[in-house]
Amino acid sequence: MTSFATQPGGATPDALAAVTAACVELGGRPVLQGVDLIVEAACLTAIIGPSGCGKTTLLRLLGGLIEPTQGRVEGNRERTAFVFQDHRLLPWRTALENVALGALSTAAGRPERQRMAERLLSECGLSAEAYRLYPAELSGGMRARVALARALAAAPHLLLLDEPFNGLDLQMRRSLQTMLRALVERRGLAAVLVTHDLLEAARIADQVVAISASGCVLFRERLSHPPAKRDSDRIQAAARRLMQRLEATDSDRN
Ligand SMILES: Nc1ncnc2c1ncn2[C@@H]1O[C@H](COP(=O)(O)OP(=O)(O)OP(=O)(O)O)[C@@H](O)[C@H]1O
Repeated sequence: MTSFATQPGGATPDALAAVTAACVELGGRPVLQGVDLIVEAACLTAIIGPSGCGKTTLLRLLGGLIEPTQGRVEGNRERTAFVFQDHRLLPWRTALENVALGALSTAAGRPERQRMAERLLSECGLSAEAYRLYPAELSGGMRARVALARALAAAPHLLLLDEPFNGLDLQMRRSLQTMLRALVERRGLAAVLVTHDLLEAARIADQVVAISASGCVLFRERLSHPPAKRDSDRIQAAARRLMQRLEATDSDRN
């Protein structure tokens, strides 16, 4: 792992990527302003903040899709995979084929990619009968599982997720949240999850970073207790605290 000694707070032995004092302008308008963020292996970071504040922009910056106008982004971003809100599966390919395509960047041959895709779909909780269905034949929850499996097929170190569980019912969201958390721990992934759902952040994140409407870091909070030890009272208390901190900072600005 890389150490980024120049980060605020000093060196972080498990840092996988670091954003330092990053500014991004899009269409001639400032979107992110002086953002610092460290992401670590086996750690899930939730990014919260109002619509349009730059959460997706921050993911794209971390994933190397855009470069900062000022500041730096460090770390090995070659082994990065994205999961998008709309999942972006190829509609003319089956679930299995979509996942096998995700492994194209690896050295695996075709039969091995196929076996890998089956293993990953199983790990992501898709039942074997659904492997040969097309995206239009899958439920939203099943599509989210396929999208996660496809992202894992690239054997990423850094997993960037942009509201991947939006629009799913509560039970399905919980099931997918639990699965994502288990993947982070089992595979030692550094995961960054953009979410509007404070309960989701309070349930599965290790750290929460809040972005303000003007694209600055409002606050960052390390959540106490490992997610497995967070019962519903702790989760609700943490979500309430996050909401209060967001509201307090909002009213400071008014
Ligand atoms: N390619 C672009 N060109 C110009 N402006 C852009 C571009 N992409 C995004 N923006 C603007 O940058 C701002 C931040 O967008 P971004 O998608 O990062 O916000 P977000 O916090 O993820 O929003 P949401 O929560 O609604 O998904 C928005 O005002 C958006 O309109």
